[in-house]
Amino acid sequence: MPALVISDDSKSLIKEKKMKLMVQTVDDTPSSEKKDKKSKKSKDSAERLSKKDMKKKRKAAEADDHEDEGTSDTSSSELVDPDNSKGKKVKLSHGDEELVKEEHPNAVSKFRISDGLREKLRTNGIEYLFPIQAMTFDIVLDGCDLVGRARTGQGKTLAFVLPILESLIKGPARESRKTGHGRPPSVLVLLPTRELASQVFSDFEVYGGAVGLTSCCLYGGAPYHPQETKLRRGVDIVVGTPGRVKDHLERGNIDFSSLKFRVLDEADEMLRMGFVEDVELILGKVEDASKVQTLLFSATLPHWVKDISSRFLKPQKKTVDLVGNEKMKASTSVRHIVIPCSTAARPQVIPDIIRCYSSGGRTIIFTETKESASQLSGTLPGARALHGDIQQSQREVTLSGFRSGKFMTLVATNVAARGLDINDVQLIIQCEPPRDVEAYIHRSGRTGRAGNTGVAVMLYDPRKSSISKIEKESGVKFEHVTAPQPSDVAKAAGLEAAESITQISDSVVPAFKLAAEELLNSSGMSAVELLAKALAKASGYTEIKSRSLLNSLENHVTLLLESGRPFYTASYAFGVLKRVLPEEKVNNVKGLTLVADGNGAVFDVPSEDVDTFLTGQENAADMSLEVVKTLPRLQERDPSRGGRFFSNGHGGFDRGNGGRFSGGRGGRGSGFNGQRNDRFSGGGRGRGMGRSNNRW
Ligand SMILES: Nc1ncnc2c1ncn2[C@@H]1O[C@H](COP(=O)(O)OP(=O)(O)OP(=O)(O)O)[C@@H](O)[C@H]1O
Repeated sequence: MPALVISDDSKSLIKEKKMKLMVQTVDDTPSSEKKDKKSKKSKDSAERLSKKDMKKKRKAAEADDHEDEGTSDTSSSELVDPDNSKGKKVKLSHGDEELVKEEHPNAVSKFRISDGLREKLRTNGIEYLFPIQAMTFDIVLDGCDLVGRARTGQGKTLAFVLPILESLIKGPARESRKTGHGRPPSVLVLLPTRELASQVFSDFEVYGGAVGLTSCCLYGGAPYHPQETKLRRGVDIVVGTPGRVKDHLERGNIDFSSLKFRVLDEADEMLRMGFVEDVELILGKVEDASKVQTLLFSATLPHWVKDISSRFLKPQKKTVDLVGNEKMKASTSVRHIVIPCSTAARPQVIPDIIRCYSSGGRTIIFTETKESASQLSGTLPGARALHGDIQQSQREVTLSGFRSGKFMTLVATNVAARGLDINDVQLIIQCEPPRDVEAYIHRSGRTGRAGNTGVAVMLYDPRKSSISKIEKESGVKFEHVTAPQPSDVAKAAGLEAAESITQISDSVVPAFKLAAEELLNSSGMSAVELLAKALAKASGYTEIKSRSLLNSLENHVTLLLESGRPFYTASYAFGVLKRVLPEEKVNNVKGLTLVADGNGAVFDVPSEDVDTFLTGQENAADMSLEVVKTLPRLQERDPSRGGRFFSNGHGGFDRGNGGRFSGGRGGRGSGFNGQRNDRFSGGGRGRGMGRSNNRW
């Protein structure tokens, strides 16, 4: 398979305008060295291929690239259409047309992938490479260091697994790699969390195992002995978290002197978590760094990571960046929604959000702290918690139960934010805006993977948190909706119950008919009304509460206060209310927030107080109060201005009647995903994780 050549001369970005795809060669080589290098160039295997080949490859990726146009769903479904099966019509000699299936431009058969590996890919339903894999395969196989970036769920794992394995079995690393009992590893892959290490390890087990290579997984919280035994017997690939890998190094259990590959997956997170020193120490254990290939992957590469990468990667490293300068950094196959909701209302609102937006699939809820993850999972039926304070063995049981569908809602801290690839996660709920945009991108990226669609809902308290920063930095255009109204949820439940009733066998009718007739005759209600009650009962409803638009509080109503002149502060609005209403009623007001144009304020009051407020306005000529049907644009807290408020710039809220009419299930019934269900989990390391670890 011809390699994709990216000339070192093309120091600047090679832009594919149409693809909006960025392939970048970062060449830090000093210019004096460059001249020498130029003469060597023809010998370099990476450079051996013609420009035509390169063009062809990039066209292939273009055909696949679902980043095109930023948000297009059609293109994302093209990405995963397993056989791109439209095919091509050809004219037969007798004039008829026949549909001839064209091979996918990135079909596995077009790459230098050995039979054993190809067969394994086929059995796992992988027939062609995704763009990040196609764009980087030859670069890695031909021996270059690489920085790879693609949005979440785009297949970055196989982008390094496949060329590394190929290099070890047939490529450049084959000759010099150590074999036999007690061999030192040829590959080291470092990841920030135990769960992720386990996941990547199982990819190496599956694909490496198919070509006779062995792997082991090293992470904290698990006993040392089995890990030591495996290392002593000899392995080809070591996957692990930096802390435990370092511990094994210090105990003299691993010898990294013969490494051929070092991979930093989710590199930015690993470095952010305070692993820089561990990572540096580990990477420094190779005998001759010039003989080792280093690969760095993530969906987010803040600038400071790029700086750090130049310490670990060779100056001639290549960069394949499928996000580049595009505005949208988060997944384009995910619906990004924000809902105003107070902390107190979360336990009531979240089940309704799940009902409306999860399409019956799995949901992951992210909280900021371990404590709130435990608390919330306790209040949600059938939910389990996953965070750093839970024992490793239990974390593994929990994640495996979630993967296999034993329970459908996982409440997690950021320990589950990165890299986890779990089949059929349809909905992500973030209980509040995360501290940084990277967390938003990775958390929301647990859905909408491999071209499937998904929904990411972020709850926020307009008085306390700002979503504008995340919106600006991620490039996401949030849909602003209010929490689903219990009446809407009940209607949806009623339709489901009605459908299930039609499926009940006629044979049960005689047994219940007498009771039904008696009820109809004695109740004084119509058959429809009685049936409605029966449907309510069948779907678990005995009453339907109202929910305020502002804070999503049950049995509260949102009111809009105006006084004909601007409100500069919330206390001014309180002052206006206190002039005409009893103080104890004003004290019950919840979440008072100024509206964006500054001409009013919205707040919630208990349903039983609404009349008092509406009649109270009659005591003052210059004020008006009304129940709002649609939440107006709000001023948002601006943390950078010491808590002052500013307009959040979106155009009001839609009624959150849920995702029954949108989102939908994934477009691709991934054969491979299905196989990953029973993977076990690993976890974040107990020490050295910096500030963030205390929280998650
Ligand atoms: N070529 C392919 N064909 C079909 N499915 C694939 C292909 N490559 C990867 N996948 C599947 O796509 C899913 C996402 O892959 P992966 O977990 O590697 O994404 P990622 O880019 O690393 O995401 P994240 O940034 O969230 O870590 C996995 O279920 C994987 O099996």
